[in-house]
Amino acid sequence: MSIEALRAQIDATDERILELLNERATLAVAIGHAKRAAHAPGADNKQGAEKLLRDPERERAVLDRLAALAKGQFPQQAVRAVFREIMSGCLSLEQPLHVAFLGPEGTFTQMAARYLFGLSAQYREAATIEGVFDAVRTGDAALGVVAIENSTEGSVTLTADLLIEGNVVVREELVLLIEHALLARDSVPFSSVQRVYSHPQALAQCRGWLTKNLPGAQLVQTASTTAAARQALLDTAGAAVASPLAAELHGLQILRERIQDRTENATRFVVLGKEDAPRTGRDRTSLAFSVKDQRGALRRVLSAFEDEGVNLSRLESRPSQQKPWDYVFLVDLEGHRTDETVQRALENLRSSCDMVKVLGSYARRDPIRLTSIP
Ligand SMILES: C=C(O[C@@H]1C=C(C(=O)O)C=C[C@H]1O)C(=O)O
Repeated sequence: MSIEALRAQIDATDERILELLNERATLAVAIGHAKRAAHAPGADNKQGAEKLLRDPERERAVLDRLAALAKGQFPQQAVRAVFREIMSGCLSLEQPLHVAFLGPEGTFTQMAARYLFGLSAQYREAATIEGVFDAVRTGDAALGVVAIENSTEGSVTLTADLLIEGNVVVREELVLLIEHALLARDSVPFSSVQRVYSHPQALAQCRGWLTKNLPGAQLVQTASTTAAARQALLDTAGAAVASPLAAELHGLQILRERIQDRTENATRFVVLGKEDAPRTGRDRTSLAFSVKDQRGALRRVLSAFEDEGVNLSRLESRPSQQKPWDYVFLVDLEGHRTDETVQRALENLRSSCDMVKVLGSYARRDPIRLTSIP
């Protein structure tokens, strides 16, 4: 068949897809109406609408079901990406979803936000982690996306501290397997790189590689990997550590790929909201607590979890910000705060702690490797 004839068939197929998309959008709007009717008041602000209309668990089930069905020619990963956007578009018909993220554009946090909410959400770029918390607290955005920990570098301490302060809780998580690349202007060969720009976390994640391969280079910290890419554009002897995506966005060339010290370099992001998520049966709960100044207090706290068979996936301590050498412990546990075992463990915890704060319960997610912008 000729190219023209095949293209005519593609055009006809696209029109059918479009028709089906409209059919789907009508159904999604009808579901939106039904949800509003079932919960009369409260859906008139950004937070209320998000809580009422958006259903991340249903969205995940839709994606998983279709990915499992995808046995045809069309790539399975692309099925997810396409349907992510279809659902993002359907949801935006009812009420635009306002999402704050730690900017600037092109950072891994933006990639995480886009992966979760698609291109039809309304994004608000915040310059600082506090800015993301503020946007959610004031209701400017229904949700906010920030990084909370990295598998190589550990905790993003500011996120942890702001969560402990309260007002905003964790509603979802996303673990991205992150690859760093060395990027430079077109005319800059690897041998002439004298400065390497990046965010301190990214530089730290590539420390071994940089020491070995660019021992003489000066490491220059920037506010973000995007700021690093912009610096590299201006420097004829400079390079940036950033995502391969940043190369595309900024017109840089990739000098070296996968330069992070560990092949499994993962960053965990959290979605902040005013309320946490309902129980799904495969949940995680984040907690903060400070133990009484007594011998064995921390051990008693840990046995409170063990006695109930509650698994801990993270335990770390932070200075309390109240008095020197006083600590707040941060714990992630498997289970939802409404699970009986978790509730009993929390009750026991309260008797050995000065403070116990639930930072949110949310669905556990498997790590995801992003190869291109979703
Ligand atoms: C249509 C619904 O509402 C929203 C849109 C969805 C979709 O487009 O498939 C899925 C979940 C919700 O975020 C629904 O809950 O089924």
